[in-house]
Amino acid sequence: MQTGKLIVFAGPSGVGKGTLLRSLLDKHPDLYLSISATTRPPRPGEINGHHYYFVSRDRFETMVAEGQLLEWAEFAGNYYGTPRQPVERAIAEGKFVVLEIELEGARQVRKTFPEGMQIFILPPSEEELERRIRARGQDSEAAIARRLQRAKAEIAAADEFDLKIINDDFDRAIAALEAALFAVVPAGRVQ
Ligand SMILES: Nc1nc2c(ncn2[C@@H]2O[C@H](COP(=O)(O)OP(=O)(O)O)[C@@H](O)[C@H]2O)c(=O)[nH]1
Ligand SMILES: Nc1ncnc2c1ncn2[C@@H]1O[C@H](COP(=O)(O)OP(=O)(O)O)[C@@H](O)[C@H]1O
Repeated sequence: MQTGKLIVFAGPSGVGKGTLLRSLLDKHPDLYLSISATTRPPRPGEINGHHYYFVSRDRFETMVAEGQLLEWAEFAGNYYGTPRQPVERAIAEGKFVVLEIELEGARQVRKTFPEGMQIFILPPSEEELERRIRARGQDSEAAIARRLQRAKAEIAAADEFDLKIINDDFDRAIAALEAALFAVVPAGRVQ
């Protein structure tokens, strides 16, 4: 049986993880992006079951109690977690599975999937990170403050990761990601 790979994609809120991933998935539709469950309310334009599974705190706590999550963490006042079954199935099918998660979740996955690849996306500077979060224009002042505070702690842990990529020039960051992902197995063998 072919075995796929698990790739963890982390980095502070607003660094551009989602934008980089969307671009990578457009170019490489064979990558499988895990859809997380969260108690955060949807942002305008976010679709349940596509961007996240938006669930109540009660539902999330049941998922935790029943062992349905591969990892989970609290971030800026909300729970986030990775549904276990779809990830395990996709890996068993030989796919490259990408988890876009925060630091605590990445640490949990490092224990359960030590063979996974862990990538950390860095901003060119803290000022630019704040500019990007504000430019996105989707978070309240309080949510922005919580994200910036958390960003400092996350950036301080960047050395724990297998690979650090600075998302300054977007195309260069994409090229660095492609080199990291597809150097492992030639693109033709990814399903
Ligand atoms: N541990 C964990 N973190 C997650 C999961 N899904 C998303 N996150 C992280 O939660 C943080 C907040 O995500 P979100 O509210 O979408 O805000 P954004 O990153 O600023 O767009 C980000 O660092 C995400 O990478 C998950 O399933 N598990
Ligand atoms: N290389 C880049 N240069 C300038 N702006 C960027 C770059 N990458 C992403 N952005 C912008 O930064 C903002 C935050 O990106 P997003 O993907 O939502 O971050 P994250 O998913 O890490 O929270 C978006 O407005 C996005 O267009």
